[in-house]
Amino acid sequence: MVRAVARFGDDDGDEDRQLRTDALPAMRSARVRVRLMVLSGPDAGHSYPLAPGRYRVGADPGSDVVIADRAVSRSHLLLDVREDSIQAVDVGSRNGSFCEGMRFTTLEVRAGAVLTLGTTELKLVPEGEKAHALPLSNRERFGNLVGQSRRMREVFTLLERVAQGESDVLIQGETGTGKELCAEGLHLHGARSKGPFVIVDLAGVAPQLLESELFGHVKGAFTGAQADRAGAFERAHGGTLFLDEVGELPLEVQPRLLRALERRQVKRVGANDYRSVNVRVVAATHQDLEGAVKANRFRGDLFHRLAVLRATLPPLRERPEDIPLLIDTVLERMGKPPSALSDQTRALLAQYPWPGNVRELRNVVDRVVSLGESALPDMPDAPRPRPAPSPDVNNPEDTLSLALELPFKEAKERLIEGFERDYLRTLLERCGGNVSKASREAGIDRVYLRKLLRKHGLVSGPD
Ligand SMILES: Nc1ncnc2c1ncn2[C@@H]1O[C@H](COP(=O)(O)OP(=O)(O)OP(=O)(O)O)[C@@H](O)[C@H]1O
Repeated sequence: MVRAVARFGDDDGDEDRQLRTDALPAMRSARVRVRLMVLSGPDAGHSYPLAPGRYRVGADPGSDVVIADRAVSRSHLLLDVREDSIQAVDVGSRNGSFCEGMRFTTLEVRAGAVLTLGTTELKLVPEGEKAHALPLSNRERFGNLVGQSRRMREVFTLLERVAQGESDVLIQGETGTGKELCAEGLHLHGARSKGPFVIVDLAGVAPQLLESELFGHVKGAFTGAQADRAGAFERAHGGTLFLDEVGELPLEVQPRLLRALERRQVKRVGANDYRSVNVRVVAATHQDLEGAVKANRFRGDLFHRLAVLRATLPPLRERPEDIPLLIDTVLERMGKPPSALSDQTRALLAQYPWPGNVRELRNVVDRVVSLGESALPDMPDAPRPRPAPSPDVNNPEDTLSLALELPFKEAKERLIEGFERDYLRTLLERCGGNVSKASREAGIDRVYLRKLLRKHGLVSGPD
């Protein structure tokens, strides 16, 4: 029998595995439409192009996709790749096959789904889509950033690689997702870890002082400049400069930052000469910077210069698996044992959508630990469905039967929407309608809180 080997090019650096094509139906010569990426386990990083056809996945060396994972059966899974769908069938494996936490025997797999076999995670990526093709890091912490979800382990893989380089980095993510910790982690894991780590919160500096803060000034350059002062770039020499809220930088200062990034030279305000600096810049924003570029609020050339490398931190609501570890981490940082929070409280906390992300979670844990669990009534008891239906939503059975009438995704969204609205209404009432106070109390960014309040019709008017 002739054994043909198919090899498909891939320029993302992942190892493309040779796929045995003996005994394959003729269909396999068709155009490749999907790629099987091995995200974790002993074969992490391998990738298999799958044309329509049937593929045996297992530890048996004769399988089409060989997985050398001791928890994977010799004959574990059959993948039936068709023109318009993919079916996965567990062929009597010892440890089972799972998709997003659910065990299955036969499953219509959607593109992008992750299948778990033993300790191995497999992702089916549509052809041409290289997103999320990163193997998963084994770590649960990067610097002080912790996480065990797949999303965070993807981020850790990226950060491990990025930390080794010298290029500037842009970190994006909603408020409270850990952008500052991420920048600190890049510094600690990189070659500059012995140098300084300097933070400038660009949203917190008065616009007229921004240039001086970044580039320094000479004595007498402006009223109050009583002595020469080095700016953040000079102070970060040999280390890392973290520019937080870079989206807030006024347009008139942006060309000077661009120049500093391109030439690695800065001029103190009031000085004539430039000084060279050796700095790695890590910038962060919770804004949609591409949108700001389109709206002419942020220079496109500066954006491209900053975003040489980009990392995006996922919001906490998209990785609830991280909540238990984050709670333990917060407690540990407070010097409290895990038992400081009851299982019941933890279960409640695990249900929240956390619009203020990890910062909000930290604040809530702090409040509950300091004030006792009686502080929890400030938070809703349970998510409720929307719109208010006739059954008693306080009765878990009614809530569940309502939810069961809907597809899972829709039911979950409606429960979360209902919770969000009730939480915000109560919060606003408690703060006498003062949005700034409400934002502080809940640990939610004020602009984001306004957006949420407007979404639920609880305030009106512009931003
Ligand atoms: N993954 C994480 N692991 C541990 N702690 C975290 C994590 N993410 C955030 N935190 C904690 O949450 C708080 C907010 O984090 P951080 O300041 O890094 O967020 P941020 O994204 O920079 O927020 P902002 O956009 O508002 O500046 C900090 O107390 C930080 O220690």
